[in-house]
Amino acid sequence: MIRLIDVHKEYDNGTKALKGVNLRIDDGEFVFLVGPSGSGKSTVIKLITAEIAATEGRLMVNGYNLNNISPRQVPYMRRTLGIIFQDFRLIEKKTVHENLAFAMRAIGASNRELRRRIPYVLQLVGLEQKADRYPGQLSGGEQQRVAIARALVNNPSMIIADEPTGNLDPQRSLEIMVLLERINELGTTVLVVTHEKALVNRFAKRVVAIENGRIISDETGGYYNGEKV
Ligand SMILES: Nc1ncnc2c1ncn2[C@@H]1O[C@H](COP(=O)(O)OP(=O)(O)OP(=O)(O)O)[C@@H](O)[C@H]1O
Repeated sequence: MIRLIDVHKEYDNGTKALKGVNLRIDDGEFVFLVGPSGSGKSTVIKLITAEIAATEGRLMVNGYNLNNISPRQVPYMRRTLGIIFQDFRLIEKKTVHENLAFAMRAIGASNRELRRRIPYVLQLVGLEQKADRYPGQLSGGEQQRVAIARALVNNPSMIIADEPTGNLDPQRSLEIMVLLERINELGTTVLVVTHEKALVNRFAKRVVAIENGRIISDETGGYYNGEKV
């Protein structure tokens, strides 16, 4: 569960990126975070992942209180989150299987756990036939599906996708969104930052809209301030 209570963020240069944000995302929800460029979306994500600290306000992420989390606990908090980026961020010199194995070994998983989990997540994203390919041998949509598999491989309670379809054509974008919806149906909370209105409207989920550092609308059904996005 994510909870931001009256969160403010002022960057060192004086930019007030967030001006009193209240946001609660319960376990099992699917939420789109939308808003114009510079409105504060990335700032919200960076606060949730503890990349930056709030200037004011309270933050809870999956049972961790980020206001008094110790640096030693931050990696454990991050393991509850699976993060997906627009530019995939796969290791080019490792195969699909090796990319996933690397993520699992980083948290101390055993070979037995790898053997059980990797085929399952590859099947979930429809890439079981491409485990031995390198990222450069895959299409953009396939690379994003590997990134989703990697985000899921350590079984996080929440997936955060920051513009996951920014580099994909409309058909691939739709496939990625359908996959995220399916992952949500299997129990993982999903937060998607996106500019793509057509996709948001198509899915009729909760839409949180941010503008100029404030949440201006929070409605379900692909709506934004009472209108379709
Ligand atoms: N490190 C930083 N130092 C100073 N100002 C920053 C920094 N990062 C972001 N900002 C400013 O904070 C505000 C919010 O930025 P943020 O990156 O959260 O917006 P965004 O909604 O994610 O935008 P985009 O859709 O373009 O990625 C903007 O005015 C931005 O210029």
